[in-house]
Amino acid sequence: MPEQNEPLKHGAEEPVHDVAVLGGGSFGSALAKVLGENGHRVHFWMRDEVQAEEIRTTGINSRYMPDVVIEGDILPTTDLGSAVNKAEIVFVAIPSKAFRAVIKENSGNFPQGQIVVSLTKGIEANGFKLMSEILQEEIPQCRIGVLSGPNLANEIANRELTATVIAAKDPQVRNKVQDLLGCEYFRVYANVDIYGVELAGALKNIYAIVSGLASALNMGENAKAMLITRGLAEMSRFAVSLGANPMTFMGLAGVGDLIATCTSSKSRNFRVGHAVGQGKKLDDAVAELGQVAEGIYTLELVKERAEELGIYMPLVRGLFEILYGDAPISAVINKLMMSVQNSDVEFILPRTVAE
Ligand SMILES: NC(=O)C1=CN([C@@H]2O[C@H](COP(=O)(O)OP(=O)(O)OC[C@H]3O[C@@H](n4cnc5c(N)ncnc54)[C@H](OP(=O)(O)O)[C@@H]3O)[C@@H](O)[C@H]2O)C=CC1
Ligand SMILES: O=C(CO)COP(=O)(O)O
Repeated sequence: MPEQNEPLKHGAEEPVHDVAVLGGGSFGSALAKVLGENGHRVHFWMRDEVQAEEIRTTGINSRYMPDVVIEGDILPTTDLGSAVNKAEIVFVAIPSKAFRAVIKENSGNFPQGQIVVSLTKGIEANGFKLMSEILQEEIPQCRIGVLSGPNLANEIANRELTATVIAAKDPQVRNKVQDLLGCEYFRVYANVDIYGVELAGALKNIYAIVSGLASALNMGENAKAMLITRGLAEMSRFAVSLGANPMTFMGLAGVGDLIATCTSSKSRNFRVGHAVGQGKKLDDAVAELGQVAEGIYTLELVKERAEELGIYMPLVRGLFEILYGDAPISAVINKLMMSVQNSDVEFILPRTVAE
């Protein structure tokens, strides 16, 4: 593995690109680090001047990534307009609840044709909008992409081998992102199914919470495999009914991210589920986490949407009853286990029995 201070990718012959990363949390920091190490000039926007000054002077983001030095030509700033204005490409890692507000307030600063890539794995409550749709609405002058995959921020920041997916209709957008981000420890695969890649990233957070619960209850490996696989069946059923391509769920953004987050306590969503499984109240579990766990909001929105559309999502319903309805976990598990037995892969054998 490469040593910390060793330059990774960039040779003198490769051009330096000005890029912007919006959001000074775990994932923004991890991506800024990759881009910095790849030799690019990174305009790294965050809203907190104290945090910006700390990164400027020490290279450390002590709140979100205390053990990592963000090296390279990193320019932390609280001036979003100037960060965006100087950049060829912008990566947005703002939690879904604040995503639209930040983009909308600064929409005039994004130049015509600029590439803007969402890293955010969530859904907007009002109208069930995905982040790419928000970008399309607020900055239609830009070319849009979505990055998603099994991408635990800390592992990337520690240069552990990782792959991700860039989804965009425009091949130039896909190529550019592959070129800027790819390096010895980070591979970028491509897809055109923006909606599928984006929905996969948001939906898997729900099943990471379920898996955290299962882990706290010391369930066996069979049970964990059942939950992950039925989670995959459920999320692809939902996404396909909204227009996504089912094959996307076979890829890194689907099954790949599901494996990473459903099997690891490095996932914040998994940790929230684990804490609830140990008897903590949801609010306490979230407060203790101190970082975003998008799945708890996505759960409410997906449950509502699935009911509106008549989509069968028993894991979503069960988790909702536990987190928001105070239902006993054992009763929910029993109901799930005793429900009608049905098709394994419904794209081969359609589900025939009404639940
Ligand atoms: N961490 C990970 O492993 C991965 C995360 N993601 C996704 O990336 C997105 C961001 O997550 P992540 O970085 O981990 O989250 P964190 O909880 O680590 O950090 C959240 C960041 O968002 C900032 N923020 C919150 N509200 C606002 C606002 N109103 N205006 C400006 N900035 C705001 C916070 O700033 P402040 O500190 O000032 O509150 C902080 O910098 C999420 O959707 C997540 O699902 C995707 C892949 C991997
Ligand atoms: O999306 C992630 C990894 O791919 C991060 O998951 P958490 O938000 O649960 O930490």
